[in-house]
Amino acid sequence: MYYLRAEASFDAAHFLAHYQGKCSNIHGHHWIVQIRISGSALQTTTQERGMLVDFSQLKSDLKRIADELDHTLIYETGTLREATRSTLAEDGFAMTEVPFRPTAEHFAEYFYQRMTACGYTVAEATVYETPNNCASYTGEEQA
Ligand SMILES: Nc1nc2c(c(=O)[nH]1)N=C([C@H](O)[C@H](O)COP(=O)(O)OP(=O)(O)OP(=O)(O)O)CN2
Repeated sequence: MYYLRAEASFDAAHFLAHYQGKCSNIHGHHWIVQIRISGSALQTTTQERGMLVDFSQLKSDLKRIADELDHTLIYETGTLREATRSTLAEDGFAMTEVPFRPTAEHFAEYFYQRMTACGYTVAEATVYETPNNCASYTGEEQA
């Protein structure tokens, strides 16, 4: 089995609604996303011969997903009043609504699923919220 790793990052603001503590306030992070994919068959065509997938392709797919979140305010559905949301939008602020609490755990699952949807066999997705705090997701536990 072969494993490849790639990394991307994005800068974004978020807040944790109903959190008792400073993270309930809007604050920013330099989020780092690491993905590990697996496969057993290397390519045989000229350009990609000997590669599971070209690193440049893997990096660009991961970056494209991370870029969707870059320099936006990420908020969970239902945690901003409509008046707040529309005022921010009218004032030109970029926002990303997500259907989950925007924790490192949920973003690890998010990147796992988005990269899986790109066709990769994802072994693990890890998201760093700070240099010392990260969460990883490896898929549903098999019964
Ligand atoms: N398991 C999780 N715990 C927390 C998450 C999370 O995503 N998963 N997120 C937060 C907050 O977003 C917070 O910004 C990060 O936590 P914290 O370590 O408190 O942040 P700091 O690095 O700013 O902490 P200091 O040690 O005060 O510098 C909270 N928990």
